[in-house]
Amino acid sequence: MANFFAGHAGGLHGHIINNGALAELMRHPKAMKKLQKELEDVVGLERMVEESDLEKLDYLSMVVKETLRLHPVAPLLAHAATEDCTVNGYHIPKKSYVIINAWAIGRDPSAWTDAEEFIPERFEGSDVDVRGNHYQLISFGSGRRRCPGIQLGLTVVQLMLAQLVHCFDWELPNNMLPEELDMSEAFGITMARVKRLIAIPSYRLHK
Ligand code: HEM
Repeated sequence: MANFFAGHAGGLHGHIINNGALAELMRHPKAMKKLQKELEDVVGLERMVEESDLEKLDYLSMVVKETLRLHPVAPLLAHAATEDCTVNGYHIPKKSYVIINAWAIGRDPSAWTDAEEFIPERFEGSDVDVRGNHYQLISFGSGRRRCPGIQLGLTVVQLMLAQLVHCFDWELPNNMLPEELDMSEAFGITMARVKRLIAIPSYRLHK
């Protein structure tokens, strides 16, 4: 638990952006270009993206959702049953510890087409959000113990990712090909990349 809250305090946004979104975008150059194009259309290249731009950046929001689906910050959610209940025919006595595998739910092939693939477009025209209303995507948990920092968390992640992708082009080192990027993660209370992402930025704004 200490890890979980330490992650919340500091490293969480960095984890989602560096380990998840930026790495996925570098592995999927078409998605990277599409996001840069959206940012160019909405913001231009003469200024940096600001928080007030976020509501117009639909593809950015899809990229963040898809990242949270594949790379949840908290893969396992730990809860306790406050009363006897039955889930899918299983009797769960009061006071049982219940561990919910959000990582597996995000990759469940019965809930997601091409579940292992990074496809932000899957959220186009879909009402599935990350706020705990849709049980196939519980990046912030659900119910009364869901994350109270959802709005702040989403805003920070979207703004930081938008600025990184808008201000810079990103390259892999040593002529590494996108498909060679190792996305292995170490499973735990929080998820971390097995191999650190090394990415080389070059500035692309006019100012
Ligand atoms: C994108 C960023 C974030 C993600 C993905 C995230 C995710 C989560 C998850 C999965 C839980 C567990 C929910 C459950 O057990 O059902 C949680 C709990 C919590 N989060 Fe976050 N969080 C984020 C940002 C934040 C921020 C910015 C704050 C505070 C400013 C925050 C404060 C908390 C607190 C206090 C809890 C415990 C809630 C409780 O047990 O009742 N989180 N978060």
